[in-house]
Amino acid sequence: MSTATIGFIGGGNMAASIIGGLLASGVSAANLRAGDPNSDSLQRLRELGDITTSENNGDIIPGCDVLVLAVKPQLMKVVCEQIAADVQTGKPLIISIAAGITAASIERWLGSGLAIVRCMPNTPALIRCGATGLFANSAVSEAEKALAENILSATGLALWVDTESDLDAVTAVSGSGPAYFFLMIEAIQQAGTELGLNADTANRLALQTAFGASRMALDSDVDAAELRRRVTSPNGTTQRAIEIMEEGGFRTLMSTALRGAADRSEELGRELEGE
Ligand SMILES: NC(=O)C1=CN([C@@H]2O[C@H](COP(=O)(O)OP(=O)(O)OC[C@H]3O[C@@H](n4cnc5c(N)ncnc54)[C@H](OP(=O)(O)O)[C@@H]3O)[C@@H](O)[C@H]2O)C=CC1
Ligand SMILES: O=C(O)[C@@H]1CCC=N1
Repeated sequence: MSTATIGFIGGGNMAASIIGGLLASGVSAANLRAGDPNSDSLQRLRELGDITTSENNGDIIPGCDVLVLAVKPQLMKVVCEQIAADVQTGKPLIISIAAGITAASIERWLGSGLAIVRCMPNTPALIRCGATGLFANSAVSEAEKALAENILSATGLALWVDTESDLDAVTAVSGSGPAYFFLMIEAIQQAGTELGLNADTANRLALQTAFGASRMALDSDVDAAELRRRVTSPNGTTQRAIEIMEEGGFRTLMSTALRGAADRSEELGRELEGE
């Protein structure tokens, strides 16, 4: 369990998910801080645990071993430039969770010589079921890599990727991924009610089925395709549904959608690097 002092710049949805996961993993609230001008966001974080918060980022940076940059990509430049002097004084390990923003851009805005880990977590971090891809710039030592991995793995799966551009694909698969599964759950719930189930029953069946399928796939020694085949009786109900999904272009749609997410990640980096 990490005993490093970890500060968050930006205390919104994703910071709350990571902080919640860290607290649930046993990290002490005394080691967690957050800066955010939005007092409602800070209040929400304090409801997770007795962490130190400030509406002024500069208050929380001195003494931090790790600084997690958790503001929207569009704000990264201005926020980095605001905190650059404090960061250069303390030289904490920087962990950015911002979609698309490259380590080179962060280094340009914060000043050179900093150890920067870029990562792409997801919101199930809150319940320690997150999935994170990580990439380290060349200034990151082995000890700092271990520290970053230790922090993110407290919130779920944490995997290093080979190249920085792989983070665009990670963003498409797992960063945005919870939203695809939530959409699928919404669609199954709606279809269930259209078939005559009451909304509560449709909800509970859809949620438990999503949970059961995911848990079974995680625990299984065969792949998802084989698990799907085991549900699909010849000429039965599943076969009819799956054929309709395949004929409707489900796989192509998913492939195009994830390509869109990855392209947007890369585009965000390019759009904002020159700002
Ligand atoms: N949400 C997700 O599922 C994921 C998000 N990310 C990344 O995480 C980052 C944050 O996203 P998310 O948590 O969804 O966004 P949120 O808008 O929920 O959180 C950002 C927070 O930063 C605050 N903020 C605004 N200006 C400053 C400032 N100058 N200093 C400090 N804080 C400031 C915002 O306040 P206010 O609301 O008043 O603007 C808000 O509370 C993004 O870069 C995103 O790409 C990565 C993985 C998954
Ligand atoms: O939608 C977004 O841009 C962020 C990054 C991944 C999930 N949410």
